Amino acid sequence: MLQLSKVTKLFNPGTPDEKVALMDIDLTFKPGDFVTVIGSNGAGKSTLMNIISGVMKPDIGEVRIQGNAIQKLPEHERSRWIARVFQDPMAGTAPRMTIEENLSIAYSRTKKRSFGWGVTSSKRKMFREHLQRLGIGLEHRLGAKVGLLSGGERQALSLLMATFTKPDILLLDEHTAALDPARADLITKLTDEIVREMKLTTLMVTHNMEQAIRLGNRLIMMDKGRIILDIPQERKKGLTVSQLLGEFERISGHQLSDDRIVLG
Ligand SMILES: Nc1ncnc2c1ncn2[C@@H]1O[C@H](COP(=O)(O)OP(=O)(O)OP(=O)(O)O)[C@@H](O)[C@H]1O
Repeated sequence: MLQLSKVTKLFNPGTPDEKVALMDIDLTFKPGDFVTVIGSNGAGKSTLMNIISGVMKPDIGEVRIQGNAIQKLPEHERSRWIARVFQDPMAGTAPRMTIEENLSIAYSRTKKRSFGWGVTSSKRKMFREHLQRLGIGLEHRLGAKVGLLSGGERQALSLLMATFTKPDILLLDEHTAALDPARADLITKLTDEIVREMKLTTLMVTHNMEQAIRLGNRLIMMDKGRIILDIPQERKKGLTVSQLLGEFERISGHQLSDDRIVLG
């Protein structure tokens, strides 16, 4: 279980530049929750992901995963619990290394003791099986340098590297936003399949409203560092994009301003 208690984060506190990134956030996620997160520009979505992943500390409050305070764990421990896929396809992989070397590193990161990331034949067989399910032929290119892959292929590999060791928490940070529509659709479909099949507790930040409604079992809407809407599966089912935008305006008192918003 992932739990945020009273999480508050300010940037430049006490100065004219003070920014409230998160204010008093209480959230509990059940195992297997697939939560989509939307919000206006500067609403605090990235800060929320940074704090859950432990790379940023809250000023007040704490994040617990399976009862462990995430801020107190060293990075190698955190990487066993939490996996993240970023918007930039270049961010999650090592371009000069091959597909199998990248997968091997991702695999060894989650092991208690490091046995090195050498590629053995049994690992290679396992990697091939995992790659096969992506359905884009990467299983035939284990020795290819990752820097030569297209953005979509790289993002599919990043998604696989983040998930194949079954993290407790998966953070998807606008992970389809930098891709062309066809590739974005492919990664979205793979994400949905993998998350549901592996029952991964997942938070996915997206600017695509239709996707935010269609995917997952819970939708969170943020504005000015606060959660202003938390919509469960039952209410999400029949929701339309215009109803969601209307709800946002009613509660926040202003229109959703997001320069990257995709309505559907
Ligand atoms: N390192 C920083 N220094 C100062 N202010 C920051 C910093 N990072 C974020 N902020 C501010 O904190 C607030 C929340 O930012 P955050 O990046 O979390 O929002 P976001 O919802 O991810 O926005 P967007 O959708 O525009 O990327 C914003 O007002 C932002 O300007």
